[in-house]
Amino acid sequence: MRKSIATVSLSGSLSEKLDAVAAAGFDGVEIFENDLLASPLSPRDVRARAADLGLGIDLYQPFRDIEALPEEAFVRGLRRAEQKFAVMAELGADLLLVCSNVSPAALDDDALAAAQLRRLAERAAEHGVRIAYEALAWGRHVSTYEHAWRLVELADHPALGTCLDSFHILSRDSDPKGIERIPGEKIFFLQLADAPRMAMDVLQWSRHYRCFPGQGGFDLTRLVEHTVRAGYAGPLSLEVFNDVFRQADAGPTAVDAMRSLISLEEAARLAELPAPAIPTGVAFAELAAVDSGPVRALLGALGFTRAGRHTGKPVELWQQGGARVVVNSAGGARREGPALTALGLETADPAAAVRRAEALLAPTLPRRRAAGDAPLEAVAAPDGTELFFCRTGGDGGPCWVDDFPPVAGDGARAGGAGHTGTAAGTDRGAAAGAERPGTGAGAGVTRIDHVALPQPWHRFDEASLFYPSVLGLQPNESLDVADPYGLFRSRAVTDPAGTLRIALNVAPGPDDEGTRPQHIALATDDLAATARWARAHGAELLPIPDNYYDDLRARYDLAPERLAELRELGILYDRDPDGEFLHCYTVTVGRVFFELVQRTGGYQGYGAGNAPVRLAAQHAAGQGHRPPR
Ligand SMILES: O=C(O)c1ccc(O)c(O)c1
Ligand SMILES: [Mg+2]
Repeated sequence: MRKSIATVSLSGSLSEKLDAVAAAGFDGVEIFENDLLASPLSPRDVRARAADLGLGIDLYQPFRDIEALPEEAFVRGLRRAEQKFAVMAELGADLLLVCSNVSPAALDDDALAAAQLRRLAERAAEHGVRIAYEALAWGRHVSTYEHAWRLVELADHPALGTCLDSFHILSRDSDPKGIERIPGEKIFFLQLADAPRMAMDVLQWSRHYRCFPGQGGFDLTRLVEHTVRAGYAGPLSLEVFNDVFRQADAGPTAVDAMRSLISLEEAARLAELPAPAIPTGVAFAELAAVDSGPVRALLGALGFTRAGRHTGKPVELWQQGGARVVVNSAGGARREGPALTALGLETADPAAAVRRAEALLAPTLPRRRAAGDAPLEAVAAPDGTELFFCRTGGDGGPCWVDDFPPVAGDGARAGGAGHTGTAAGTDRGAAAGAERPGTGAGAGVTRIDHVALPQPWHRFDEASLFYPSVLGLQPNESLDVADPYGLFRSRAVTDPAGTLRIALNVAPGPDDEGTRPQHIALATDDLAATARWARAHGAELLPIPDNYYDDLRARYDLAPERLAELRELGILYDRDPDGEFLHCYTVTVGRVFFELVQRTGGYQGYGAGNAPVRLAAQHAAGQGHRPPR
């Protein structure tokens, strides 16, 4: 379907907005009146500019507080409308959005409201303009789409139809099924916005927290399906009032917006996309560090060994069980590190994954490889993390691991890191193969359990749509986590089997972009043994305050010896009806720390209840994020 967006959804001047909208591939725009009033461009200039960019002006909005007024006030309103019709003629727009009246002067009189809407439509028709009447959720007397449609039906004028806005409909829990009772040709316009579920004043909710479809809690798919079934054939148009998007760069926001519509069309079966090739695990995590010494020392202390070195670049592969960490010591932008800059995602069909990523406007990256390297397809995630689609071994074809032959003198190693490593982590054999003489079988790490990527504050919503839509991962519930100096929002995305887990989190303010620590969580079947091994090999683990264990004893009925062991090793504990979760942390190097985790039973979470304790402990260790001055 035709795709549009309201200029209010983006930051910048009107011409910057139009450029961003066109670059993202939209067909049209809703011009928000304030954007026009604040623009040095005349309506004719705007029309020309939009035409040059291939954009239609699908709607002009909003026109307010006109219906159900005492006669004198209504006539004044009509005069205001005449001026809008003149502007619209210059703009080349023929559809005017009229919001339901919010003024205390509005009368609770449907017959009057309908008669005045009819008179407005008659005037509009004389100018070749049509009126799309929309119920604001906080309208004084008209606040539901059913009511707005009743008035349109009563007014019965060909130049009068209704505008549906998903926010107003779903924020009030109206049933969108009733849309099918409206003749499609009387639905003049459809505005789409999602929003997180919140218990707050609906006007504030609407003006500050709307987001793009798929980023909030509304079922927009169903609403679109009903609207299409009603016979609506106009644009899908995004109208998103959002405090963050208003500040963020319009270019990426417009692409995010377009991705949300493409994804919504797929969900509503209006378009077909290449199916996702859902990744099943982390093939590798790449740490960039110009001075990689501290990272390599920490990896060694955690039981990793160097499995190989790239033939053409200062890049090493470190491995333990099915956990692989690539250490990249090449310098460059964003690479002062240590920082997690790339993830290899175990993907059965990398080419299919890239086809879908391209269909959803994910920026594909030039293949970063030398002649002779195994091909690796990659896209950039919203925060810039490079995502490589990998197949680690299996079919005997070229494999990225082959680009990292063992280093002479590192010790005997049957077949190097080899192809035995799978992200599912049942391959202790690979760890044994990559052993350093005299270090035993490592610390018992089997695989990467999850990675946690703090998102720039203005990219979190985009990321929470990107991973599900582009990669086919499932978004988990959004959680709030208290930090001594702030509050995080955290949301994990996982594959259906739970073997790939990426935890996205965000702090509220723009002050700390790109500095919050990232982490890699390593799975073990025996955390106490792994922690002891790591400690004995020089790993510094994060100390946890005694108070935590006193509380733990009161909360859970843990055996005294067990509690003593947790306390001794700084292990945090969580339990739910499905199982247990034990975890502890290393100190932070650069932007990165490691977590060691043990899951038992069917525990699927991340120990979120312990996050405040961990964050406070990091602050106490001088490794927390400091508040802005
Ligand atoms: O918040 C408002 O006033 C407003 C204006 C126009 C709209 O289309 C809308 O949905 C809300
Ligand atoms: Mg609206």
